[in-house]
Amino acid sequence: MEVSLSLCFAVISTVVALWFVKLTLSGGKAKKKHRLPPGPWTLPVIGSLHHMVSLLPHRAMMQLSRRHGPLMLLRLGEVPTVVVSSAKAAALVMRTNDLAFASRPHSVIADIFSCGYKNIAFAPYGDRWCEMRKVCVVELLSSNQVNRIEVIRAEEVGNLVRSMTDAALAGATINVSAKVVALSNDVVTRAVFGGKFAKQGEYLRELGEAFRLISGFCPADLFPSSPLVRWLSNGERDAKRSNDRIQRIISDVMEERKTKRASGVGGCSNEDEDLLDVLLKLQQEDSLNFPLTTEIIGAVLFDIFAGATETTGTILGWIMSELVRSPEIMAKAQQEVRDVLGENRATITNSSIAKLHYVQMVIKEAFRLHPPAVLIPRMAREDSTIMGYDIPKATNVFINVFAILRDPAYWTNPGEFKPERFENSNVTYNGTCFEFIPFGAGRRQCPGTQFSWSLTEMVLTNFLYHFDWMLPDGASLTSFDMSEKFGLAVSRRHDLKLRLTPHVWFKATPKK
Ligand code: HEM
Repeated sequence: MEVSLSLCFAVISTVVALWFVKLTLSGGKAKKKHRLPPGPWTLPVIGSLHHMVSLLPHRAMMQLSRRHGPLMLLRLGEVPTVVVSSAKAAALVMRTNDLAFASRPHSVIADIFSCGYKNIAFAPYGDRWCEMRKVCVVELLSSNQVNRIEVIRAEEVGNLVRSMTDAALAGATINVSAKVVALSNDVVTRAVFGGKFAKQGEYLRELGEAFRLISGFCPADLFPSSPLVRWLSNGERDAKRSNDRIQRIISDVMEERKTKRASGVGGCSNEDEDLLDVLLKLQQEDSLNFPLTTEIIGAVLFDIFAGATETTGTILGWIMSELVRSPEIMAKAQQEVRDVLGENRATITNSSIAKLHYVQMVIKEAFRLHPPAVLIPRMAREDSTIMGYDIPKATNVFINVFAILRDPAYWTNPGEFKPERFENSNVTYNGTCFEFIPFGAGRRQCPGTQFSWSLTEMVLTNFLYHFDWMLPDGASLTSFDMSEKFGLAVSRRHDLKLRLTPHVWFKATPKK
């Protein structure tokens, strides 16, 4: 009895002593208690993850936010994460407090593919990011490059229309998803590298693997304090291997290009320069504050491919799916395209598209219902207060674009595909209307918006003008699959396969 009493006394005095030491070390001040956003109940270790097992992350978060509010706190493993799910909250984060939320979360996998956060998309906010972003906007997407890319786009879309016409005449069913992804890859590859290169197939395959690794929730990111989880999860090892292969290919391509340039072949005039030439020139000039190493060029090219290929291919897949599901909308869009453009057009380029108002509405509505980038990752750079809740520095923040674009407070019947909702509306995707932010907003807003919008418009207009579309034999609209696959871009789970016939223009027979 005496022994247990003295044991009890020893434990209590140790706890009191430790508490006292803690109080002394913290200067005797009680720590200010944060008023954190509400959220669902959590479990030890896994936090809120059990609320997210039955649905894809953006859908699970949307459902939870309908219960807990537009600013909701989740614990993804051990990482506190605030989810923003209304236009008003998004405006407070991405406009009013833009600078405070201008960083990206840390991630073991992003660290590897961004060469230690030295690219654009994953870089923390700071001088390096500002310089790289400027390179992207001023040099890579300069008017020179935009004109060059316009020619590439027209050629590639022309090739696609011709190959699809041949397949249609042969009665083949077309894998539309595969075609549009291949088209995006070809346009971007030509824009970046000037044309096909020997290891292109291997490079694109490796990028595909990298996008898969980077888009999931890696266990090491959910439990950053646990060396065991990090050691057990394969993601980091796979990412290192994949990044080594990507870097090796890029370094070979760069060496080859440098040799060519040294011998005076290609890329001499500004008009001929592809994006790789522009980056190599900057490297050679050595005029940037943060030197462009071969590895950093590889990471910037990774940004461009990640931003440009999956997202644009994905949205085209969704647009065609929605149009096939709604034959009257398809017919209305086709009629507009054919009435405005008239007969006998070959490849339709962007200069002819401005008057296609209904087609613009179709594209906007597809971006609203199926935004390819569903969760925009940001990180708080400082303590902030949003809607009366404290968001401590270094908290991860996801702007749930998917939930905002389906918020019934802004969109009537939000689950319905209805392009007419954009009729006589000033809502635009440029980051000023927070109920419609498929490309984000603020200083980290997508720099490739115009690139992908122009390609999307052009492909869609040509598809509508040149072909009539139908489901493959035996398929029916009632069982038409619209399920999603989570990834860098949220795409169709299953490829879209359709039959098409080249459009026939019926001419009135001239009277004799
Ligand atoms: C359908 C097409 C696309 C969609 C839906 C899309 C969407 C987005 C979104 C939501 C962001 C995050 C913005 C934010 O934090 O506020 C982003 C960032 C970015 N996008 Fe895109 N994007 C697309 C096409 C492109 C293209 C074509 C490129 C390159 C040519 C590109 C390059 C980038 C880069 C480099 C960033 C990072 C910007 C930064 O962190 O400063 N994207 N994109």
